[in-house]
Amino acid sequence: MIETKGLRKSYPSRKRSKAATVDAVRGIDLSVAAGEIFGFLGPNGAGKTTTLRMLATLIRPDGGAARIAGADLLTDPGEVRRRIGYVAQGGGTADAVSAREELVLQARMYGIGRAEARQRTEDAVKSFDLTEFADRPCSSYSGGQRRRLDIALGVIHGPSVLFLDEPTVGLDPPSRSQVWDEIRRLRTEGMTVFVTTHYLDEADALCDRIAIIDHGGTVAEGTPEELKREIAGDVVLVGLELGDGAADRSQRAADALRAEPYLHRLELQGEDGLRLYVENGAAAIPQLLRTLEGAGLAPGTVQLQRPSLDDVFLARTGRSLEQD
Ligand SMILES: Nc1ncnc2c1ncn2[C@@H]1O[C@H](COP(=O)(O)OP(=O)(O)OP(=O)(O)O)[C@@H](O)[C@H]1O
Repeated sequence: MIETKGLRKSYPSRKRSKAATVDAVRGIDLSVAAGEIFGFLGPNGAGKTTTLRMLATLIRPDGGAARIAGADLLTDPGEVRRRIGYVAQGGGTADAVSAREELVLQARMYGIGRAEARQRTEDAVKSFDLTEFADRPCSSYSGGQRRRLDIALGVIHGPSVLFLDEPTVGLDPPSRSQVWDEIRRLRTEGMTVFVTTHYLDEADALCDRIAIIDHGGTVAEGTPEELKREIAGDVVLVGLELGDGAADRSQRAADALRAEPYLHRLELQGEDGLRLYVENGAAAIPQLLRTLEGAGLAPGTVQLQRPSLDDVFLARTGRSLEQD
């Protein structure tokens, strides 16, 4: 549904010293399938908004190619525009008008007839849960209510692809999860959703697949599960019996486990603990328990920890996204 090849964009640098440019996007290759929620994850300034605005036909790429919903971005941007919806970071609702008025207006702007625009508005009010406040001016809405209206406006013309720029910035947790629910509902209706975010948990929980972007280029692409498994495997924490001889037991356990084929790395943790990096924790745990039992060692605790997307970002860039 979205295919890009070498998409790039530079801006003139604001530094006066040289006629330099900022390479905001340095050649992005993406492939987004129909009906998936695709996340574009990266720190501030990584190039997410620039990429999104290029795909939404709002700025022209300097180079590369893209096809969106079957239309060519560079040669036929008008057709792309008709087939997509776009919701900017801050949304675009006017304060003085109501949700109903905004929705009818937006539909009419897309050339939809008066009666059809009214019908679509009523459908959107119902499905986006706007009924309670739909006739009040937008200035009186909460952040979450405004966001839901923004998304409803973005899809009123029935696009096949929806672009959302940081849709949950500044929302409280209940409003965030309501926005996630709306996005998931759009997916069940067959829409392809392309969403930028710098929230790790959002990319992880909401998106079917993600691309991680840094300094204008993609550093990883896949499902959140694939990325986490591929980069870091799983972490298994083994706690041995405390008390006399704990250090000796840990050392014996380490010696027994070191040759196991599923083990990537092993670290002693304190006197009585082992930290194991393994390919697949769920598969490794029964095997390591057997090995330990065979060595006469009974672990007190075994804990499986999944690596986070931040581990992935860290492995690829050497930095933590959470602390960025
Ligand atoms: N109009 C512009 N003129 C000059 N530089 C720009 C312009 N727009 C973006 N940039 C620069 O391009 C780079 C990418 O910016 P972009 O807004 O795409 O990043 P982002 O990942 O969306 O970040 P954020 O989440 O903060 O919006 C940044 O270094 C930014 O300063």
